[in-house]
Amino acid sequence: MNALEATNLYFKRAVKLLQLDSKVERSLLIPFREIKVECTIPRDDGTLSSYVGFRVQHDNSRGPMKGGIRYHPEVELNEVNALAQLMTWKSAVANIPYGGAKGGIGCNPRDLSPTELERLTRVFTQKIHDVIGPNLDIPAPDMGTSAQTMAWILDEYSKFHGYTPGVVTGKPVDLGGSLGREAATGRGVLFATEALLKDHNLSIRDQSFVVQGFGNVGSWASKLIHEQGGKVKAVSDVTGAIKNNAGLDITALTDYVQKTGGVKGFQDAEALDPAALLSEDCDVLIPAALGGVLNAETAKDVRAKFIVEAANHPTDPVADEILEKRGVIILPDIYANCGGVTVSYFEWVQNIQGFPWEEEKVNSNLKKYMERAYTNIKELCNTHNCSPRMGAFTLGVHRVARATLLRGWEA
Ligand SMILES: NC(=O)C1=CN([C@@H]2O[C@H](COP(=O)(O)OP(=O)(O)OC[C@H]3O[C@@H](n4cnc5c(N)ncnc54)[C@H](O)[C@@H]3O)[C@@H](O)[C@H]2O)C=CC1
Ligand SMILES: O=C(O)CCC(=O)C(=O)O
Repeated sequence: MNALEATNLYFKRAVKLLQLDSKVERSLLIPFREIKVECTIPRDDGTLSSYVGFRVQHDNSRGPMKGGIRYHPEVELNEVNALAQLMTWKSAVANIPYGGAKGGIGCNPRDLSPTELERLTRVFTQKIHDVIGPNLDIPAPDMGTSAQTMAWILDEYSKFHGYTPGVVTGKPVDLGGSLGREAATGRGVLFATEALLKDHNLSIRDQSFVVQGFGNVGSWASKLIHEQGGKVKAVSDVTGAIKNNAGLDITALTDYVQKTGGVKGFQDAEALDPAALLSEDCDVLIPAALGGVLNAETAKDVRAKFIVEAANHPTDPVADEILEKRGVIILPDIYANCGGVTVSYFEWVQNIQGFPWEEEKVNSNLKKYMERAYTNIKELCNTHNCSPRMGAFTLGVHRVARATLLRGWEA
């Protein structure tokens, strides 16, 4: 089952639990707009390369559409559609006034120089500038993109529309970015994990963690968990996997990754087969890289008691069922990683008001939003006697359906 089929399946289950009518179901299933563009750039050696870029805008009934832009070789329309739909439910779970969108370019950013990445980003922006904007659709970073990517989008967009900091979030603080946005998704993962553990009379301090992915989300989640006394035993990235049963020194590892570009070869740890990472013995497993990594094949070997989905759709529905039957508790992506889009919302608010916030205000508001969403999901789990994933889906779908119905159907 691909990512879109999986997302549609959870959506349809939520529709059934909520007893929504078929008109609403159909309207919410079909994306608002799908864009596919060709992006050709001169390479540094003078040759030309062409890439395909996508932006899928799923729904705007609760506000402007919102979601990241991913640069990865496996970016394709079906997955972008799934990710855009997940953004709609995620924004609603966080109760922020946005719809959902997602975009990406099928490329390997590790094979492109900074100047080539800049050219590619500018060409992509030229092709989509008239369908994005602070009241329309607001991109942000995702896998393979960064604050610098957002700065190039902002600059290119501003050539057409005048200086508009609110067109993107996750941009550099010097260009109107929010303090705390870079760490926000990882910090949200920490707050979500704290809420989950508290519910089970546990705390970060008593638990061991394994993290897949050591980019923006995985490294910040690891660092913040480490600072709270949690033991991060193993991590992986595209270069390899490492472990130290006594706990990795995340500060030293972060410095090492900044210098070398990956976790492979870190001195204070032993090398681990990346394929074995998900079945490492630990209390909490945090997938923070690609989608679909927990599947029929890998789920049966998972030894963690809890899974916190920092990545988008890391667990396919077959794995979801296997893990649920085994009593593994999963905090779903549309809640666990909603800290990023929540602080993106705070950034947009600061841009609209022209009034920056202190970092403390950003982080304390993020905590409030994460705790509120956890409580709201629990209420729906109790009402529908369902898993946290279906609690989150019913919460998100219910809020979006209500907004859709209130706006009416007159053309
Ligand atoms: N950046 C953000 O604010 C948000 C990101 N996410 C999701 O979190 C996940 C990670 O995103 P970022 O950290 O932003 O991306 P990133 O590009 O900063 O980092 C991705 C990490 O995954 C690693 N990776 C790639 N392929 C791998 C593999 N096969 N095995 C192990 N590791 C691998 C990379 O080496 C890198 O360490 C994605 O699923 C993304 O959609 C979700 C919400 C917000
Ligand atoms: O910060 C944002 O607007 C979106 C982040 C994102 O792409 C995600 O939550 O998957």
